[in-house]
Amino acid sequence: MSSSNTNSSSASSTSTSNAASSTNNAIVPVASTNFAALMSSSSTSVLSASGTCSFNGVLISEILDENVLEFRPKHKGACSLICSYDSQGVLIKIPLDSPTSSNTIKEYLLTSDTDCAQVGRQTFAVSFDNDNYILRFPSEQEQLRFRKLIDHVKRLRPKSVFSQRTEESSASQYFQFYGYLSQQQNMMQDYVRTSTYQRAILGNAMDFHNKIVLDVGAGSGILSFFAVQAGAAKVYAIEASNMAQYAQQLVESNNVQDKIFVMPGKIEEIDLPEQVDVIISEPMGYMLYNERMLETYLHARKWLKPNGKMFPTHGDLHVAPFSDEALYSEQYNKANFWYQSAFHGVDLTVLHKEGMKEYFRQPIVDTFDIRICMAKSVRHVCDFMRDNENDLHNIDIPLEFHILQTGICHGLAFWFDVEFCGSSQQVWLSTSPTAPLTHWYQVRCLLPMPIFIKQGQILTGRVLLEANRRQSYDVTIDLHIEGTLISSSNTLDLKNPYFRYTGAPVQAPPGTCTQSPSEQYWSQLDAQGQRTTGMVNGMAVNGLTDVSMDISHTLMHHPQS
Ligand SMILES: C[S@@+](CC[C@H](N)C(=O)[O-])C[C@H]1O[C@@H](n2cnc3c(N)ncnc32)[C@H](O)[C@@H]1O
Repeated sequence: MSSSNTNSSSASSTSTSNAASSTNNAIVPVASTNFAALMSSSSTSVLSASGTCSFNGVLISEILDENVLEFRPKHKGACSLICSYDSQGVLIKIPLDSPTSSNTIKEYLLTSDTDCAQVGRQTFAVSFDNDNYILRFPSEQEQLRFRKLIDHVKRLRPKSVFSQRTEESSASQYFQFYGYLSQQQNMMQDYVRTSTYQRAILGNAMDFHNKIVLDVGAGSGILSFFAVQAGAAKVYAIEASNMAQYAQQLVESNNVQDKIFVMPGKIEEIDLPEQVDVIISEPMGYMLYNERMLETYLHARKWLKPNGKMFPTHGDLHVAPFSDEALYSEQYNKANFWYQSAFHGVDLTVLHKEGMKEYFRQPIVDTFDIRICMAKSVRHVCDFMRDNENDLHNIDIPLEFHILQTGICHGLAFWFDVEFCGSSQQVWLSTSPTAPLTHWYQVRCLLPMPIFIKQGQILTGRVLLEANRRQSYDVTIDLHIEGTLISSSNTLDLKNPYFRYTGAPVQAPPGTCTQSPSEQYWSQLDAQGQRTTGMVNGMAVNGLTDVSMDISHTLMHHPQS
């Protein structure tokens, strides 16, 4: 995952027609059971299997003057409240008959912060966005049901690890983002990603056959479908965004509602009816850790049976020093905008320092030729079978690089790989610059003060990733040349990367040609038999030949060295 576009093309098939049939009937499909019972062990919730419920015949008034308790009907006649799961609580929709349009819908978000109070036996006072409303239910039972809904929402926050570590505004934006079909499509269309997951799961069918599977952050449910294709008996597909509703539609239209049980909610806040054999998930963000969903993945291990499997099993973050003068100059020159003393007659220079800081705080997301790396990468492993979510709050990566080429080090480059350790085969998904490009690209963190370093010298230091409540990390890089006083450091905001990828082919770093490119070009032409007598520079001369040569093919295949 990651919040950017992908250039990859074809989507994977979600056909489940050959899926093995379920052999375990112990669990009632979620679609026909009470979702609340799964979501919370108490019976006070009223949301149905699909995370919805409704109240009919509700009279809604607004408070005009609280001093004299003056009310006025907000809407003509009784209304229906249609309530559905939302990542922050419950979304209440009120369809209204309007004189101008027939389908006006008012929407209110009920969260654990919403002020509300019971008034009498059939009435509730609720405050949405500073507007106070009186809801009068048609019966005491209905009011009690609404009260249970409120109790449920109020209870969610304090017990959730997720909400404790996440700012509400961040979570709301985050799940809104994943609620878009187009964003799920972006990930599904990352062919390398989706195909690798499918191969890892189908290539290890014995780990899935007749097994209970948990899909953490199921999105469209694509991985759950793969698990069913591999013969899973039952898959719990947990999804916190509104995508859960679409996943449910896909489950029903693909006729696997007896195998895939979509549960809207956060993994940190739901109760599963049983322990599982395998956990599948795609929780990786930029630089592996962005979005902090790996913590959610590790948290889900509380549902894993002893000797159960995690797919993927571990993640490796690679870190390497790089040299890229063009990238450095580009950022530096952008910040120099603020160095103008007469921009439309205004002196901007007081903001130059801050401008510089802002640009250099942004990690750069794009791709590059691995030859810009000045030393072999250091590998930091996150073991999804053993590491705990708390281990990911402060990730300290010690660095030691033996420099292979003299040059200016402009910062550190990052990429990651994950491995699926199945019983039949191991499968790797790589985001290395040497592997086919994925929607994770690679990430580079610049040093505002680059350092000159020689071949044979040792560059030491550390990367410190400090988790923040915006579902991301503050990244501090510290570098020091051993045996000298030379060091350089920077702190970057992983939440706000600069997306630099343009789709242009990756250029080899200047200075990497070891043979004459001109001679290479002509030899290549000779090898293809295209440079014949009578041709100069690929063109016919002196009427010696009238065959005009098309060199576009040759140019297109010109090697990038
Ligand atoms: C990168 S997407 C992967 C979606 C899908 N599994 C796939 O591979 O195409 C991650 C999904 O996890 C969901 N998610 C993130 N944190 C979650 C949490 N704490 N509980 C449940 N779902 C979560 C997001 O809403 C998003 O749809």
